[in-house]
Amino acid sequence: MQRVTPERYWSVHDIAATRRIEQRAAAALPPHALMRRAGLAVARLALAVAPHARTVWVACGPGNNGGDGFEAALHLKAWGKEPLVTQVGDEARMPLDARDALQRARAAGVQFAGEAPAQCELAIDALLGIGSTRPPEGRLRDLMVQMTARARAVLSVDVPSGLDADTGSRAATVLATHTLSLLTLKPGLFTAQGRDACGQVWFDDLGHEDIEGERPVAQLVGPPVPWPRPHASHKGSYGDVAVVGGAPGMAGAAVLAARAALHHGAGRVFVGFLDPSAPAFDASQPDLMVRPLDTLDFRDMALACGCGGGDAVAAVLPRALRARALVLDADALNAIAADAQLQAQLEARGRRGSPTVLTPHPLEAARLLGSTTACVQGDRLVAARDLAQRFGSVVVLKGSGSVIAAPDGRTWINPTGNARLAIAGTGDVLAGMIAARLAAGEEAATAATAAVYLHGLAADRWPAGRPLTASALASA
Ligand SMILES: NC(=O)C1=CN([C@@H]2O[C@H](COP(=O)(O)OP(=O)(O)OC[C@H]3O[C@@H](n4cnc5c(N)ncnc54)[C@H](O)[C@@H]3O)[C@@H](O)[C@H]2O)[C@@H](O)CC1
Ligand SMILES: Nc1ncnc2c1ncn2[C@@H]1O[C@H](COP(=O)(O)OP(=O)(O)O)[C@@H](O)[C@H]1O
Ligand SMILES: [K+]
Repeated sequence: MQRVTPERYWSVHDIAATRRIEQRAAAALPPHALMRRAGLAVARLALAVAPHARTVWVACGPGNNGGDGFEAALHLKAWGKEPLVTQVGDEARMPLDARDALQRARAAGVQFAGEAPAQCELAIDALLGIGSTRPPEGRLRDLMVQMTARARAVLSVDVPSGLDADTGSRAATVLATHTLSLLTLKPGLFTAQGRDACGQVWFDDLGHEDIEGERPVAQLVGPPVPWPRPHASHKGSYGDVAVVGGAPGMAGAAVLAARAALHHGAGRVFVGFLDPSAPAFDASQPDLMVRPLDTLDFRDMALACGCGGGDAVAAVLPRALRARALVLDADALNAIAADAQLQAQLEARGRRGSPTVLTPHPLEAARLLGSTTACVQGDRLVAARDLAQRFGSVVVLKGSGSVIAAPDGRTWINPTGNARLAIAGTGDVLAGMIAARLAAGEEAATAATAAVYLHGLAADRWPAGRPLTASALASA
């Protein structure tokens, strides 16, 4: 069993692949052995999470997720705890593995109760796993609510009940403090509502390491390879970044992106403001070179375009789309969403293979897809992939568990970052960081995954007593 941390890359498999892996794993073992291993792993983690708990409430649902719960209960009983099992569902309709586990728990003298205890130190949530197909209602839903309210710690088996393991979307879900994912890690644990529902994620492969032949649906991003900066290098070795944005009233957005590019190691950073009355000089960051827009030649540059771009950015986009490398953010994306000709130009850029990264938040993604924010958030992996394929670009769909998709289908989910980033300007900082990496010649997907990871990590490591602002983040 391993604790899932952002210190390495992890493979993530969807429900369909997990089912196939489960079938192969079960077929290679004696009957019921896989579920017994699952229950033992759950019981071990329960003991580690709440070593001093006497009563452990185990809420078991109608399927095999419930079976894992019965197995866990019988181990806890054998180890001197007092597991109290609440069972939902008709025994006669249970899958065979789960029915076997229920009978074993009864035979071991585990106590069953119709109601949840008023209070408990630890609850094991074995109500629904990857078979959760519809919004929970009635007794099932009541137990989910009680679990979150009455237990000091909640350990969810495989998936917090109610969460869609593929998408991380949900109507209602248990809010766990720990989740033990079995056989595979599932994408929904790490994006959309998943991160709030899961708490700390753990992984156990149940002794089945043979998952070859099942392509992961995504990778959780791990630490980037450190950037070499040889002694025999000069500013030209790290490339030029230009930032175009800062329409009237939004100059700060362009400055944030430019400062972030500078602090992320770009050789030289230029700023072209869309507001003609913007200052010609950033006194607190004199390293930035502010230039009239029409004097900047983007063809040898990595351009971050759109930060605070307003409506004015549309006029620059035909020229911007010829940049050597390009990050399109915010209003640049909105302008493209509203203009079929710009869309065609972006698609052509993708066909030429010019490095391009789009960094939409969910509403910007919805505009580009002609859909709704709810639809994008309902399946973030699919939305990011659709955009990547359509525009031949790397796409960073921002928000909790940012999804990064490349046009060739490679997909990542970022495990770093937190809601302290939910403030104006942090997206501009990200765009500048990606542009700095593109300027140095990094491949677009590598640049995007590395920047997203480091941007989130900076927020995770931010001192508790220090306010996180976008400008502080830009120079972190
Ligand atoms: N078969 C095995 O050997 C193993 C199974 N495993 C466990 O099995 C789980 C998957 O088991 P299942 O496929 O049985 O699926 P679940 O146990 O997640 O639930 C499926 C059952 O719940 C019902 N259900 C779904 N949504 C509902 C709702 N909203 N309200 C009421 N009932 C609802 C379904 O009709 C079905 O009866 C995994 O998540 C994992 O915990 C693991 O133990 C690995 C081994
Ligand atoms: N709750 C959250 N958890 C993790 N990251 C978040 C969260 N909210 C926002 N972020 C990150 O903060 C940044 C915000 O970007 P964006 O919405 O474009 O803001 P702005 O345009 O004001 O800069 C993105 O990188 C996003 O992924
Ligand atoms: K569960």
